[in-house]
Amino acid sequence: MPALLALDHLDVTHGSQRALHGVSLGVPQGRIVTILGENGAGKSTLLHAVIGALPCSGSIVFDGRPIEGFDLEARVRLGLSLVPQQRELFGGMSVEDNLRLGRFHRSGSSQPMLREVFALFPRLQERRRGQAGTLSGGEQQMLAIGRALMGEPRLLMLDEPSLGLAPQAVSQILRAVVALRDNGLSVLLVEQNARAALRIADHGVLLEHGRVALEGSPEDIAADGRIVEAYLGLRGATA
Ligand SMILES: Nc1ncnc2c1ncn2[C@@H]1O[C@H](COP(=O)(O)OP(=O)(O)OP(=O)(O)O)[C@@H](O)[C@H]1O
Repeated sequence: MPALLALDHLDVTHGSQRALHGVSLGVPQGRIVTILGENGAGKSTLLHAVIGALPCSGSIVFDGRPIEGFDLEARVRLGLSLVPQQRELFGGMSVEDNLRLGRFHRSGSSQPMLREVFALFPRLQERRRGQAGTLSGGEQQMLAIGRALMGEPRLLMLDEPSLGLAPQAVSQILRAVVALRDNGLSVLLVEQNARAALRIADHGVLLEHGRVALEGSPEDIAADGRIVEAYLGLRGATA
């Protein structure tokens, strides 16, 4: 299956510190690829480089087109979307207005996508008039993902969507990610909750100190007990 996103020898430097060393990986159309790794491994750096928020060297090809020269807005228009770890919601605005903001770069009515987001996350429909800042952690993560979906992305990048959430909320979020994949969306999922991520992913990549240390099917990665114990932090995580 051709890769929708293909990274080749990506290098990123923060000041004098190299955060990514020649990272190559691909995200096939309609698949979930998960990136695992310890704190500081370079996972967020990778997502920020792909969306165009960090300068990098190497090649980034999206849907057959090199996009290294594209700025962030152009990449979003092409169909890349990032849900950052901090979610970056507007807490004083309503749920619905936060969602509408996700369509800033698209013309046409918000209604069809609003309906789709509410079908995926009925809880957001119930809370549509409420302030985003009053939502629970799980609801805020739904809203952050929903806002990204409003722009009709082709590649959804999620930076640790399970962070700080109760197991039930993690399950809900990951079930939604699977539903999106089953509907044809491509997903690049950064997670520290390796057990949960490997359960839903089609392919896994382990980053270590900014390098790809292991790559393969979720089964292959999960079967590597030594690496799982040492690096993936499977400490009874649930989903
Ligand atoms: N803005 C920055 N300036 C300087 N160094 C940075 C910056 N952002 C990240 N780093 C460093 O780059 C390396 C990779 O960080 P990154 O946040 O990408 O890791 P991560 O795998 O996402 O970790 P975490 O799970 O903690 O978010 C770390 O050593 C980090 O300290």
